[in-house]
Amino acid sequence: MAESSCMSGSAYSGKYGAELIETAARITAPGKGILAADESTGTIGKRLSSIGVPNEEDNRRALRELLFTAPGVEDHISGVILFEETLFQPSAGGTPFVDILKSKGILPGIKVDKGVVPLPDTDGETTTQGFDDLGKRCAKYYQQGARFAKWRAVLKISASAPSPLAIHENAYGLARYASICQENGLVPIVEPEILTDGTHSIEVCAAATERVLAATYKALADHKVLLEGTLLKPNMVSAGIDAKPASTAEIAKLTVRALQRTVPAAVPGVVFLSGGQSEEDASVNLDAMNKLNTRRPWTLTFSYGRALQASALKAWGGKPENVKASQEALMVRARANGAASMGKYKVDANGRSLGHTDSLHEKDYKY
Ligand SMILES: O=P(O)(O)OC[C@H]1O[C@](O)(COP(=O)(O)O)[C@@H](O)[C@@H]1O
Repeated sequence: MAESSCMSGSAYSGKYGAELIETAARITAPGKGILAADESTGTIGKRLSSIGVPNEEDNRRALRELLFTAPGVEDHISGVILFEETLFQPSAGGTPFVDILKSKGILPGIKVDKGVVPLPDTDGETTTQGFDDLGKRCAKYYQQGARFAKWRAVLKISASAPSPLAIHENAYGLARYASICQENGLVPIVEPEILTDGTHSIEVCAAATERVLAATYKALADHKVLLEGTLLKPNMVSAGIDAKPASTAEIAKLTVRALQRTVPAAVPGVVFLSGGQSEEDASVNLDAMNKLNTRRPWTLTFSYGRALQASALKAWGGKPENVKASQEALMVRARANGAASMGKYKVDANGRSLGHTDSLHEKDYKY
């Protein structure tokens, strides 16, 4: 593969450089973003139990199938993050999900972390596990059709957190993961999520986000990760869930400012997590960032789980006769986020457009 000019000077020595850059560009195509459907078996169990559906393989398959086959989903979704079960699973009709996605021009991605474990002697801080056999697993996932990966590091804000230890440990974990992915042809989504739990102000979240991102990019540089072949999946900067909420304008301004201060222009895209915001807030806040009159060298788009799926899940309720209504609910959010990723979401004078304003926050959201 021809070496791209973006790669000269980079220490990345793997064989996938040009492909990684192309994959990242496809994911961040204008007006598109990522559907995060990679809930681990425990997390999807919580989602299914909220609609009274047992956490069984056929039900997980039915939910994922309705999402991936929603008519027109490919107009706004460029990539779907899958849990390992789904990457190797066929639809009810026997077609592998990977083939269904590929036939729509959607790139399959894979969650490769194995959840978090506590860091002893911290205020409940964690590190992410999953390094054993990671290279072998990435090679197998690539073989199966995955072209990007996700690893979620979880940080929190308290009087002593995020601690220097948690910041360091999670930054170097993300960087090591990113390096292993790139050796195996997968674009790493680097996800250092700072939870919204707490009573802190938006300024405190901004400062913590800047510290975490600065450490993350130092670690990625130390690991010689090809930044042009990565994506960042951060939290938006906001006040703690138990504090006075910040305005959309503040969230947009402080989030973009945190990125400007820490994320190199070589990174092609920032794909935000929704982090328990309502579906509508996740769209409105993304839209506001893209409407700011400021320097923005990266694409700002979405990689939402709850904020794309919540109303679709409710509309489905586990009943085959509701599949169409559920797919329509998904498309409402997919269209909204596609528009927001270009700063073209139409909101009213109150900054609102559609319903879907229920908070999706879960306390201390880990696994
Ligand atoms: O806890 P799990 O099962 O790993 O899931 C974490 C979820 O968080 C995400 O990283 C972000 O999801 P949200 O947009 O709902 O915050 C998803 O990709 C993933 O499904």
